[in-house]
Amino acid sequence: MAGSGKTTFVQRLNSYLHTPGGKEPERQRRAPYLVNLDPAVSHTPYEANVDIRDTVDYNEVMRQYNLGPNGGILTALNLFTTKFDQVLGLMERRADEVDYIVLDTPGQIEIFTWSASGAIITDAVAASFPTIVAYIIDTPRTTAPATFMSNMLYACSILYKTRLPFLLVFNKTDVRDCGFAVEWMRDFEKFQEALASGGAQEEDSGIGGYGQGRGEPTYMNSLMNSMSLVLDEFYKHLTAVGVSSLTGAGMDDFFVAVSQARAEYMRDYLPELARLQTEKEKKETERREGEMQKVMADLKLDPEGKGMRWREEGELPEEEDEDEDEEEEEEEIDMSRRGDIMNRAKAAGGLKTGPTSKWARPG
Ligand SMILES: Nc1nc2c(ncn2[C@@H]2O[C@H](COP(=O)(O)OP(=O)(O)OP(=O)(O)O)[C@@H](O)[C@H]2O)c(=O)[nH]1
Repeated sequence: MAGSGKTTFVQRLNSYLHTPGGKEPERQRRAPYLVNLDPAVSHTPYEANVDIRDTVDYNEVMRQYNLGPNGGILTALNLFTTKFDQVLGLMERRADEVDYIVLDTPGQIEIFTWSASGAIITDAVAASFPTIVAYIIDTPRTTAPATFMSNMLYACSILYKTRLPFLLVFNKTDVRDCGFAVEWMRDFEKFQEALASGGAQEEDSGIGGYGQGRGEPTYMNSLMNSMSLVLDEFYKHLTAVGVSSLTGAGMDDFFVAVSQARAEYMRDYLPELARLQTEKEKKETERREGEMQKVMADLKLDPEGKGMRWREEGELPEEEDEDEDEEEEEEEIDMSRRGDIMNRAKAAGGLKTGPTSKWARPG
């Protein structure tokens, strides 16, 4: 979420991984590979290995396309995505030298999670490396039941969109401990008690109860109540860690959770990915075969491939009239039309054009 501390968290990850020690003594910490995907950020407190701002000028995009801030970020990300294969190539080349690749994303959920370019980037990375999504929550701003629930709703939507191992990171614990939020996550009765007692409406007085008395049944309270009953099943099992990007507290726990999530990726996500890949390839083969059949139906081709002719306009592919043989001879395809046929067949994806292919022989 915007302003929850993503960039500061990435900076903290960077400095943590540059510092030896911690709960993983057997493993030498190595500097991470950092990718900034937020074109609108004015300053990153870390030095990114790849920065979208080096490729796309966000202000220029807004000016040229006459867009507002969100449209500008989305368009800049779309433009950058067209080059993402090169970024992936860079990451793959450095994969042996780093343990972690960290991607800092734009905060607006509709710009990254629910955009086509966000999905392309996520899928591309997840297909190449063990990938984990860390959703950063601004803990002090989650003390009102309504903001807590909207964070849970966002988290669930990202989880089910990406289907990747997922970590909830309650940030800014130096300001407010995240114990209350974890309790609300795990025990919906505690959340409902908080709701009934008015929660921490002072934090969000405009949203919590439309200015009514504490705990009074309001439209918002009933909505939160119903949502907790429905969503609780989805979020209560999520892994949650509390950190402070400012002080570095909780980073050891975060990396323990990352190791577990990585194991989960290997165990659950990877086989699913392989299954989806096989399914996709099968569909692609079927599509190509279908296209190829259409091309073959458009052409009348004898089994030897000697005679090819265009079907007459309006002529049905199945129909064989008496003069077929004669017509075939008359309309045997000439060399100048061969290129056209080759292109159509190639577009269907099923044509071999090597010297042994019968298509390559003179008709
Ligand atoms: N007290 C405290 N403040 C923090 C912490 N992490 C971030 N902040 C502050 O929160 C504000 C927002 O932090 P950013 O890192 O810019 O947040 P962001 O999510 O990257 O913001 P967008 O890029 O606008 O979405 C800054 O003023 C940070 O100093 C933390 O752990 N504790």
